[in-house]
Amino acid sequence: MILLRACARLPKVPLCVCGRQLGVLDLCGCSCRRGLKVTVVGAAGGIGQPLSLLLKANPDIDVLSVHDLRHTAGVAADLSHICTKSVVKAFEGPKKLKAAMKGADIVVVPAGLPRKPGMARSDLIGVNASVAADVAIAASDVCPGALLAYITNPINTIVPLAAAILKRKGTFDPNRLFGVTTLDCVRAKTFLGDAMNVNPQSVELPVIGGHTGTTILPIISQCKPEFKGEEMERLALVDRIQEAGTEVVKAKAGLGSATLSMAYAANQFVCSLIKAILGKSEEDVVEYAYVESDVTKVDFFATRIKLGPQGVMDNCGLPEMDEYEAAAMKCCLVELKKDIELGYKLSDDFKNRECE
Ligand SMILES: NC(=O)C1=CN([C@@H]2O[C@H](COP(=O)(O)OP(=O)(O)OC[C@H]3O[C@@H](n4cnc5c(N)ncnc54)[C@H](O)[C@@H]3O)[C@@H](O)[C@H]2O)C=CC1
Ligand SMILES: O=C([O-])CC(=O)C(=O)O
Repeated sequence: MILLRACARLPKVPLCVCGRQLGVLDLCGCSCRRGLKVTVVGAAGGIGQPLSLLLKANPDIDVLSVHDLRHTAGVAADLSHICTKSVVKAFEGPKKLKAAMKGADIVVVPAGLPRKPGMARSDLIGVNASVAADVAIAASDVCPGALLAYITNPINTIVPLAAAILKRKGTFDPNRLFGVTTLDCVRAKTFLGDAMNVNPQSVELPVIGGHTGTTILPIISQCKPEFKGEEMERLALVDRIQEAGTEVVKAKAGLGSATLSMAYAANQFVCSLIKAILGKSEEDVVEYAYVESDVTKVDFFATRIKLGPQGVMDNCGLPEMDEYEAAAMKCCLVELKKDIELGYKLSDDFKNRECE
């Protein structure tokens, strides 16, 4: 992704990102990378606003493009007063989606309906499939090389749906499409850290599968430091991690689902994508994410992945599991298969839109 081309800021500020002054039609001749552009779709929402704030603080972003159906002018004006280098650009409404995403390196999508008490994530598919489809179509048209990260629920179904659309548009790259499951990892670290009375940041454990109830599989047998609690305590921890989203939905009592912890998690994931794109990190850049893979018999599964400039560089596959976890994995695969097939089926509803 090293491109020598007109600086992203050229029309307004004729300076290359390296600081060299450019003529009006000049090309950046300094062999520095062009500006890094991140687009947030759903940026005025409960997740979108704090996520955009965290991204505005990232010194590696040059252009932060914020899109939503409404209210992005205010969000962008507010963010733009923060003294970091990125330029914030606001886009509103479905007609401006492509402009918002044009040339993006990363598109992160916290757009769509959240749950209310009593709802399952799968109840959101009716509305959210359409939102996710529009983003996939726009990505194909204006930023086919972008890393595309969906937060929109139900992740298990939304990501296969987007993949099917990208495949029909001829722009699918399995290494560039992600369902963000980072919040499950963040929660697992927190709850295990509390249970073992250690700093959650020092806890590492795999959380694999998908992003609903029993498809969220925390692999506590591989936790570091080792979890030495009783079986009942372990089962309670698994249950809490699987139901953590519902815990927040209930506590918010009709005002939505997790937003702040999700923004934290999504920022962690996007920061890793940025590190991988820029190739700055000495260490491997690793995250867990729901991606297309052949590590199980279902097409999409969240595992540990190594990230590079082109997205997934290596899928680390399945962790070791004990008997209990291996049995839970079988149930998870049955659920996931249904969710994935639904995504493929629903993708057909958007065939007309793909040709517009
Ligand atoms: N993957 C995960 O771990 C998590 C996923 N979520 C999901 O994230 C999504 C967003 O949640 P919240 O931010 O709490 O909801 P929210 O309702 O506060 O914000 C969603 C935003 O998306 C915008 N939007 C809707 N349709 C759009 C479209 N076609 N184009 C652009 N923007 C559009 C809305 O105007 C709104 O500002 C939900 O589907 C929720 O279930 C939430 C938490 C965790
Ligand atoms: O539970 C929800 O609806 C939102 C979500 O995915 C989570 O918090 O894990």
